[in-house]
Amino acid sequence: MAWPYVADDTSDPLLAADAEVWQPFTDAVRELVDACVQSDVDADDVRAAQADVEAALARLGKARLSTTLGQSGTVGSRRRAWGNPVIGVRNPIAPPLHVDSDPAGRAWSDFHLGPAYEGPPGLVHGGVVSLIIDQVLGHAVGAGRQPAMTGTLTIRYERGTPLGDLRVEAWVERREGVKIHAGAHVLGPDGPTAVAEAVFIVPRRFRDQLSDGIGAADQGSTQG
Ligand SMILES: CCCCCCCC/C=C\CCCCCCCC(=O)SCCNC(=O)CCNC(=O)[C@H](O)C(C)(C)COP(=O)(O)OP(=O)(O)OC[C@H]1O[C@@H](n2cnc3c(N)ncnc32)[C@H](O)[C@@H]1OP(=O)(O)O
Repeated sequence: MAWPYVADDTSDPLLAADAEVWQPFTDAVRELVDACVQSDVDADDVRAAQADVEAALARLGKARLSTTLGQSGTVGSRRRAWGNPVIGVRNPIAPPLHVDSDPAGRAWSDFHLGPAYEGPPGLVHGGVVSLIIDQVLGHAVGAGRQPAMTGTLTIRYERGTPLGDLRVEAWVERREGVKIHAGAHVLGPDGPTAVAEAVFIVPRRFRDQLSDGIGAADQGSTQG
């Protein structure tokens, strides 16, 4: 089927050069977020840092994209995921995760969550756990190159997920027509902390284009 995004004709070297500029900047902003929740300096330093940040904002605000990275056809599909809140090269709220996947419909990532993601004391916010599970499930489903969206996501929080080093794994369990059933879990130092079941749906608008059935290797991926 035809994938609905405009092909990105930016050359690989140009794309890499752009990523080389934005990635270190984004990493610095992520450290700024961490400092925002963890720094213990006095009020004068906070006010001085605020002025520094406002100066940076004035500089960055000189030009602005006219659409989001995800929507932009001119920016192109290869930069589409740069704004993603879990994996985005240009999104400092992304931990970020590097997600691996295989065509059999498995996806996994080892990642780290610091204090900016805290919910209960010392533990990851449940919504953040859900965010990460949803994303990595998307990669597992997308590894089969299917245009599918999360229809239902059920999470059982077995125990608190400690801040720190974690792993997430997701897998496609079975396909029933337009429905793709998948599972996932987050692993902490003492085993699974959250276990998920999900149903992904090939949206109606893509079904007419599915001439060769669900799961064929030449279909588009939901992944950025
Ligand atoms: C293909 C598009 C790709 C988009 C572009 C992606 C770019 C990606 C970029 C970067 C990487 C992203 C990485 C992934 C991120 C994680 C994934 C997300 O977070 S996705 C966002 C959250 N999800 C939504 O916003 C869905 C909102 N809901 C809908 O759009 C619709 O309700 C939808 C598509 C889920 C279903 O709508 P219908 O009209 O296509 O479905 P009907 O024809 O009524 O039903 C078909 C079958 O599915 C079942 N069904 C329908 N809705 C269901 C649901 N919500 N849960 C379970 N089953 C459902 C029905 O019972 C029916 O089953 P029976 O054939 O009768 O057996």
